[in-house]
Amino acid sequence: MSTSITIPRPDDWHLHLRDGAMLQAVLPETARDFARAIIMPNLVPPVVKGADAAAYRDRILAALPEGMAFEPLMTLYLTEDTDAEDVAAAHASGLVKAVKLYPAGATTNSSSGVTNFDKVRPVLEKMAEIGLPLCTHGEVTDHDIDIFDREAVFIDRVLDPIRKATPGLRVVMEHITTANAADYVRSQDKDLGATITTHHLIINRNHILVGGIKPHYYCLPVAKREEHRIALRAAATSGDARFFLGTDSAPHTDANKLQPCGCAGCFTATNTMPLLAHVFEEEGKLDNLAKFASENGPNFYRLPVNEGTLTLTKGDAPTAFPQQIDTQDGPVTVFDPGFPVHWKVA
Ligand SMILES: NC(=O)N[C@@H](CC(=O)O)C(=O)O
Ligand SMILES: [Zn+2]
Ligand SMILES: [Zn+2]
Repeated sequence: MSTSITIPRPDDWHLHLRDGAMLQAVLPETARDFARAIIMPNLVPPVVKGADAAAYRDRILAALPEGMAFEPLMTLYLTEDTDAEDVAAAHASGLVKAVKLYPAGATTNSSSGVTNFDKVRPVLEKMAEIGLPLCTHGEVTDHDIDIFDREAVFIDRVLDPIRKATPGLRVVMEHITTANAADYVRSQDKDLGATITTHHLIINRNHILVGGIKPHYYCLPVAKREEHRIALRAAATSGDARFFLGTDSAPHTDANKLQPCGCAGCFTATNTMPLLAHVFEEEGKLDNLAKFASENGPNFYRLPVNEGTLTLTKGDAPTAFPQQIDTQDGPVTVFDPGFPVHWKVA
């Protein structure tokens, strides 16, 4: 018995493509299934100015294999020195679709992020005026806050005050991992959306820690308790327009993951769509997969839904996904859901 589902071609509203050899290796993994993606700016050095984003966009398009179509939607990395006029010009030209807020030190390559939020007020006010969304890595970095509480505390101490002080600012809470975040989104107006990753619909913190430490399940924000995973599944599969797919596919070489101090990030670009079909079917919500992966995101970003389609089919045999992809920097392990998945992209 086999089943199939056809949806408008999906987009990824939170993606790490890196640069150089890594970009070359991971870009086809996304471009194969996705029409567009919001490209994270946390390179070393970060993508801060409009000119940096234009140059990075050119490098991405140059790395795209012949015959593949893909549109990178560029973002700027917000620093305390970001110039509001440069942001406005990059938005007006159509180049930049969002600005990314990293609290300094919160995650991979975030050392140029924001410590004093008062310093970025002029930029946030300009963004509210021109309707340019702010994407947030929503975790505080205070040493006295437990890592499992850092998202919930960010909402109370940083996000809610910023939104109250900046009426009209459109915000995407990126890669939410808690019921607290999903509830906060639902309690607010349409100027607030949230992305949810594939892996946070599949793993909880036990997957990382029980039976030995599993570095390939370690990402930030770190996966939380099972009750939070259940809440994220409810939000993602609900069809609610404020929740949409951002895979946060974040490639690191195995050499960098399998360390005494290993990098944070799960690489899910290769198998995200089949995994999502599995999750949505399990929840009895396959009909809402198109909303989550293809419609809610463009609607929030005020872009058209893609005209092409993607078909997923379910077969009798489990799909064999590659365990790793090769890069010139070394292998990158593909996220393993830990159960057989029968869906594949047709
Ligand atoms: N999610 C992660 O664990 N890592 C991301 C950064 C981020 O999105 O926080 C990365 O760039 O590797
Ligand atoms: Zn992040
Ligand atoms: Zn990310």
